Amino acid sequence: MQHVLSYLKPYRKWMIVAWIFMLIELFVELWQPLLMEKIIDHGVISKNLHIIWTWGAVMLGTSLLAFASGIANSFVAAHVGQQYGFDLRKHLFEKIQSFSFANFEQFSTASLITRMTNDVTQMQNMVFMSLRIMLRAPLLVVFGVVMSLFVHVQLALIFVVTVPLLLVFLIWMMNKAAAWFSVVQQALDRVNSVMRENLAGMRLIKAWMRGTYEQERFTKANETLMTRTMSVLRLIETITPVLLFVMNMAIIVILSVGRMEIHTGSATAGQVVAVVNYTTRITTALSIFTFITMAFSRARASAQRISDVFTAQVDIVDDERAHDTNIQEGEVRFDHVSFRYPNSHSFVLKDISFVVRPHETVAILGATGAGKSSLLQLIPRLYDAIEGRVLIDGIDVRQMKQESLRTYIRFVPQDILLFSGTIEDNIRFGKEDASMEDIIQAAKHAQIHETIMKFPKGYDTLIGQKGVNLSGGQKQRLSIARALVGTPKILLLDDSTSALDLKTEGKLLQALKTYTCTTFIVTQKIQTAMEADTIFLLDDGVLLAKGSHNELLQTSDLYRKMVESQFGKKGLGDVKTAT
Ligand SMILES: Nc1ncnc2c1ncn2[C@@H]1O[C@H](COP(=O)(O)OP(=O)(O)OP(=O)(O)O)[C@@H](O)[C@H]1O
Repeated sequence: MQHVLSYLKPYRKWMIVAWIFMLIELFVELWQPLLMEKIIDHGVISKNLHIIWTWGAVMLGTSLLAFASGIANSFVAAHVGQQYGFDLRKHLFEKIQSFSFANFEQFSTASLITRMTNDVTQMQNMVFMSLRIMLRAPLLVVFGVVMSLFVHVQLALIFVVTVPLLLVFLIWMMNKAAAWFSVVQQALDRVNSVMRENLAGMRLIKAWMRGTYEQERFTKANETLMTRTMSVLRLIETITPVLLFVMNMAIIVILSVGRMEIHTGSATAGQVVAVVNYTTRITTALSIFTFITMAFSRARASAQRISDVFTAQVDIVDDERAHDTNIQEGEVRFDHVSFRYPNSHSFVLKDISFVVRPHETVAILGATGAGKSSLLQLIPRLYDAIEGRVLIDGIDVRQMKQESLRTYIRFVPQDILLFSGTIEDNIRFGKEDASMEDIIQAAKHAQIHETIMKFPKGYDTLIGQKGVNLSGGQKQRLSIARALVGTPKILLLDDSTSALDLKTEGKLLQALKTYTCTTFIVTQKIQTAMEADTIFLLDDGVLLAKGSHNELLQTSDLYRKMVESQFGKKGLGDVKTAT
């Protein structure tokens, strides 16, 4: 909670202003019963109109002052609450940007979205309430009791028993509700997660007619959210009746004792009215505790969830000694590299060593799950090797600043992601200051320029969400153009040409040869691999063999089997490149 509240520091002055307005309101509220006592005892009972008019005017004036202070307090509280929410969201977003892939596996996307929206809103509400009523209500209770003791000790003694008991009850409820609210937030995460998956996979769901199943999945998550929320609300809703019952009993006691006291002359009617008035004000303040309990309990659960994000250890950070590096050549060396994912115990890459000379092209072949993508991800340091070193131009990637390392490496992942915007925007994503010529050049090399020119708006064509208006092959080529626009030193293509026909792919591979960069191509196609200078054969995380196509035909049974499976036995001798 403390860390999350530290973002209030810049607004301390405004908070004090809000509290000053709140104190004015509180002062008036506490003074009103005393004025009432005066008007009844010295005005109404004594039939003194002057007193009634004078103190009536004072009551009206102070009420107007309280009214104006209330509005000013609300205004400032809303301002601080909104600014605080803005800052919290901004810092959360920045923290999430610094997350490594391992961190993203720790928090689901849906949960991060809930934390950045719903949880921040809960904190925002709590700040608003703390400036508006959260402090006013307890102060009103405490000073209400003190003032009624001041008016008439015997009449007010009932509070000395009831109010502490009620406070203990409220604090107990608050603690209980906080734990329950954190369970409610988890259920909300689940609803968000089901919704997110459903919307992202809508095409698949429709094509596979899984609508009913999805409906059931959502209903289940939604029901859990509802029942958990109902349970916590039921708990909270017991507060007000308990409060009202106890305080109404207190009023009955005050009226009975008051009647006797007036009879014996040890209390005036004005004093009894004033103490009853304090009782109703204290009851209102205590019933506000229901909302405060709810807001505070929710905020406590939300603060914890936000704090978990802020305190998450980012495992891939720049070392203190890391320096900016210009990758000049693009030599990539793996030195006895072993790797497993942070959430797993089994190694997916085992003792891999190789050197890829600058400007060489390497094709990585292997069965699915062999570790091809994992190997690529170690080069731009999306993950760190558990054992061994990854070196570029002889420097360990952990000694380079991530920003400078990634400036020179272009990674085209297996799952293509395009952003909403124009085609030009999407290609420019690779290099913000790229000229139109650079963009067209990259598109030509990626074999997508002609397709783009066929669209009525050419490079200004708007890409729908995630590129829905493009074919799989078009999306792949566009994402390759995005990688080429920055003239990379190391290019990593993770099965990024799988949807291309052999002819287009051949042209693309030829165009890539004009780039002076080291290229890694993960592929399932022998035809593609044959275009590379070297082929790496990965099997179950082990670099089983490496060499040219002809060398591997001689040395690797597995490679021969792969060639056979794609071209037949006869094709072993006369496989030709596509170009
Ligand atoms: N984020 C992850 N967390 C844990 N294990 C993972 C993760 N990503 C991949 N793996 C596991 O690592 C192994 C290698 O996966 P990788 O994606 O590198 O294989 P691949 O050769 O690229 O497969 P494909 O050709 O199907 O893309 C697999 O067993 C996979 O289950």
